[in-house]
Amino acid sequence: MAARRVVVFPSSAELGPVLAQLVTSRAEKAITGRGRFTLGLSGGSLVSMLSKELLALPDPDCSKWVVGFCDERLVPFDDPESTYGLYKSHLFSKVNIPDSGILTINSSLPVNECAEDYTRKLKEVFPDDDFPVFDLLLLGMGPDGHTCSLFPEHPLLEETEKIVAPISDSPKPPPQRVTMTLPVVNSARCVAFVSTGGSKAPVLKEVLEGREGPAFPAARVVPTNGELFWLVDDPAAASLTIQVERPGSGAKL
Ligand SMILES: O=C(O)[C@H](O)[C@@H](O)[C@H](O)[C@H](O)COP(=O)(O)O
Repeated sequence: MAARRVVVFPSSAELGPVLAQLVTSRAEKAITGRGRFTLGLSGGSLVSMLSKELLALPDPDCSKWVVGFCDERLVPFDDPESTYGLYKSHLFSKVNIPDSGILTINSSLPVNECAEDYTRKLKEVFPDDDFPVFDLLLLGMGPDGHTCSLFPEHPLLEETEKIVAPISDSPKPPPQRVTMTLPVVNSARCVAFVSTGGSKAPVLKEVLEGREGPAFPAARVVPTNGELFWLVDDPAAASLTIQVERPGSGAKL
């Protein structure tokens, strides 16, 4: 495991451009080395931040990107809760990611079949890997410590074989979702959490500094061979006592 880097910015306005720099630098490295860039996306506030920052780049070229979802809500794509639907309107419709490079769930399937179908799609894209090795996964964390659709004390946290798992009792609505499992998340070359706002301060401290009781799902994200970044703002970092990085503007990760 590479060292975990906790990088703190005054606000999301300063964090955003550095997130875009991280994405483009890992994309460039992946495309140079392997001819494509595999990226896993999450929902929540990341959708608008990432879309805004990527579209602010002078000439984003996403023609060699393959994009999947770290988790997805089982709702039709035109439902406002659909993570794919949000990315489509905010980002995919405005950049040149080929349609064949966007790995969507089939939202018309029942949840178990949907997870199997999405597993097949990932296996096609990563035929040589037991667990898909994404170049970069972008994750969020809920105030309960969940990440992807991996919720505290849920049996899915112990999954060791599946690539994608169905969940039909998500404590956060909508209840039916599919999610990457921890073995996939921890196989990535680089994982970056983006977490902002004061509501995250108590849980961020317990995730990064430890707690009594079972580790939160977000704390179980420890890539085996990959990099791990926590990109946070001052309000989210308010309770931390560990050493953090505070880069100036224009920082490169
Ligand atoms: O599927 C979901 O319900 C959301 O995508 C969720 O998992 C989100 O990623 C976190 O709650 C962090 O969200 P924020 O970054 O908006 O706080």
